[in-house]
Amino acid sequence: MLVPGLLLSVYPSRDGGGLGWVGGSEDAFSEAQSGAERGGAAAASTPDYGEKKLPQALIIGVKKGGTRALLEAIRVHPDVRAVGVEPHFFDRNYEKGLEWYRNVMPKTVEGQLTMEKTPSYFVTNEAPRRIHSMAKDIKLIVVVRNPVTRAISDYTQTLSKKPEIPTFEVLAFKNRTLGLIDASWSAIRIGIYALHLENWLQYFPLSQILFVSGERLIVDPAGEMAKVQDFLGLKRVVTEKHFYFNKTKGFPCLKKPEDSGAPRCLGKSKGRTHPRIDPDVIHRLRKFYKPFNRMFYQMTGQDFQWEQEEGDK
Ligand SMILES: Nc1ncnc2c1ncn2[C@@H]1O[C@H](COP(=O)(O)OS(=O)(=O)O)[C@@H](OP(=O)(O)O)[C@H]1O
Repeated sequence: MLVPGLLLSVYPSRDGGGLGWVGGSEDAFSEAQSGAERGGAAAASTPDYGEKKLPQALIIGVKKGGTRALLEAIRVHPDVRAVGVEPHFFDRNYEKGLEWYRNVMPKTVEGQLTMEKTPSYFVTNEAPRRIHSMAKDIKLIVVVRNPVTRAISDYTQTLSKKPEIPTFEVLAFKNRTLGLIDASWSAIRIGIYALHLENWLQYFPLSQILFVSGERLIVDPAGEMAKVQDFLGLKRVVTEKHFYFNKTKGFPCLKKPEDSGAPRCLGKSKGRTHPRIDPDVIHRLRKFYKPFNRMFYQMTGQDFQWEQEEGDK
């Protein structure tokens, strides 16, 4: 098997942990507590009985991969209870201790799984070791997406908050004339999935990690959810009847046939219009990612077919 040895030292990050000024995802704990996007109302509907437990499954990444869509869909399952906001325990809040973490979790009853999602875990060096020391048998889910589109999505998020930042084309290169991509820019570095996965495989066998296609999660949400439920050892309760394609939103949205409640689409920060990026830059980025994508396909035994995509949106 082709393993990207020493990739971490070859591609150091400009900002230490893959986040830096580009910012984390938008569902962070502190933001959500102060009233930003809460990502669903499941917390409010969590019954006030049962026990708070440490999670048995985590959505660990990737940022802008479709992690919120996946979490909201799996939360429809009656045997899953998940915290709506991102606890960021294994990166930013680790010193607060496991009791703090447990307390963040919703109460569960016998037979229910506790889950959370924090997409930055996938690119946090310490996360695999820390998670392993909490629970060796934990199940890990990674939603991956074409790294070129992911980078543009990441940039679009930053641009929406800081309109004054340089263009994507400027940030993507160390030296554009020489065609040198800036792999230390977190928007680009996060997409070198093989690099980050190598770190996880030091602690967890591949069988404990499920890779969900971010692209398929949009075109066939029920199909991807079937894989997720099988992986988690759950009955296939979340199916076609829980999704409908909302033409205005341009994405699948959730409906709960068992409820009379209104269908639910994700908020405005999910599914933003991306700025137009110079096709030459996209071409160079595709070339840059190609060997890493290949490594990733070999490591996971899955071909995500990112090279065959015509467009990047
Ligand atoms: N059902 C549905 N509704 C809306 N958006 C959807 C959906 N499924 C996947 N996606 C894609 O999810 C992208 C955001 O990914 P994340 O939720 O992982 O972002 S974050 O890291 O938590 O900020 C988001 O990226 P952008 O389109 O670039 O905004 C979407 O493409």
